[in-house]
Amino acid sequence: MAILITGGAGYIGSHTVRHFQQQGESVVVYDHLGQGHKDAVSTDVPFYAGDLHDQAMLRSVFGAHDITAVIHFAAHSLVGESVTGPLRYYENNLAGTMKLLEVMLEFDVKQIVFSSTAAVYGEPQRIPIKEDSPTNPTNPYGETKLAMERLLHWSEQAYGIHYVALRYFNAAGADPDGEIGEDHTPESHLIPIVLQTALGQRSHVAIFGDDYDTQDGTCVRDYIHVMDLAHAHYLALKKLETTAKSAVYNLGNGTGFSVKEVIDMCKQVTERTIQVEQTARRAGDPAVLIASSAKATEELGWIPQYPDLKTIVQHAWQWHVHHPTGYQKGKDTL
Ligand SMILES: NC(=O)c1ccc[n+]([C@@H]2O[C@H](COP(=O)([O-])OP(=O)(O)OC[C@H]3O[C@@H](n4cnc5c(N)ncnc54)[C@H](O)[C@@H]3O)[C@@H](O)[C@H]2O)c1
Ligand SMILES: O=c1ccn([C@@H]2O[C@H](COP(=O)(O)OP(=O)(O)O[C@H]3O[C@H](CO)[C@H](O)[C@H](O)[C@H]3O)[C@@H](O)[C@H]2O)c(=O)[nH]1
Repeated sequence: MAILITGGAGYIGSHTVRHFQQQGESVVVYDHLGQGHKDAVSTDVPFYAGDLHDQAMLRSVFGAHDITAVIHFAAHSLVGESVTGPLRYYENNLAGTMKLLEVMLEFDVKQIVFSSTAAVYGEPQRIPIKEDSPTNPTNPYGETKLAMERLLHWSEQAYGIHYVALRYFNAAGADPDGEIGEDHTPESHLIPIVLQTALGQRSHVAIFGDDYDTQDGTCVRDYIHVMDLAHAHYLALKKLETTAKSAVYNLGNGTGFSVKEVIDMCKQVTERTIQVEQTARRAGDPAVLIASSAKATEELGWIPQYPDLKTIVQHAWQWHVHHPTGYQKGKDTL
């Protein structure tokens, strides 16, 4: 018996694989490595370099490992890219999930925990954001994730598939052990970009807009440690196993930090100079996204272990300092 982890070679997926192993669970990783890294997955975990659309390969994996549940991370997740290429996003995120669900049904697997996002809310009407807030995505990426949630809702009615949708806010940090971390190509996330600048790999950090209605004019986000996200997946799966009850949960710390505050924290942690440049707003960025995760705390017993931004940045910095080229030795492009 094993749990299938799609996208398990990616950033959040690889941390979750590690966490599940530490909890004594058997896991199998399925990832086409379009973005992830095989070296992010321990060699004692069965690994398949397959695409969600390849149902023959999915079937062989389900058949070989007696899969009992799926944790589904595999998706494209860059907001800007989704605006210019919506078809690619619907094809991978929504159609890819349909292919996966079909194979799950063939093998009578009826439990799935999957990565949703704060992007399903769009521009929030109230802060902190609760799960019953209106969902009005402002980009195709968020739309595909909302469509995946709806697909699962209807799949529960029709086929009895039970699901937990975890709406992460901004994943950040790295495993405190320092062995795995964040390595996207190209990198678009704020904290790794700031730390790469501290390392001298970039000349400066571009601050996307300083005219938002926030305390210092820059966007405010709720940064959540990747290991706390990993543990939430574990708790969500345990809850599904015991209650067979579908649910949606926000995952954040409930505290917002502006882009400038994040950069200041990175300066404090790294003790390096970090040049910044003020640029125009990035399309589709809401001013403030802060989660209420009270529901996850009450129903899953989820309490973040690393809630403070300093620890999150310290763990990310430890990864970047010791792996300046990420997983790829000799990588020279960022
Ligand atoms: N990083 C964040 O802050 C954040 C926030 C909210 C939600 N999410 C969601 O969490 C999930 C993981 O995010 P991440 O930052 O770890 O991303 P990531 O890109 O590092 O990981 C995704 C993994 O899925 C794989 N993949 C993508 N499409 C695939 C396919 N068709 N078949 C097989 N493998 C495929 C990629 O190779 C990659 O390893 C994504 O679904 C993302 O939308 C991320
Ligand atoms: O070089 C940069 C990069 C980012 N930012 C700003 O920093 C903040 C955080 O940006 P990220 O790109 O790190 O994260 P996002 O908030 O855009 O997106 C993240 O959280 C979203 C949910 O809120 C989605 O799920 C998405 O997949 C995930 O990457 C934003 O205000 C962004 O404009 C900059 O100013 N400069």
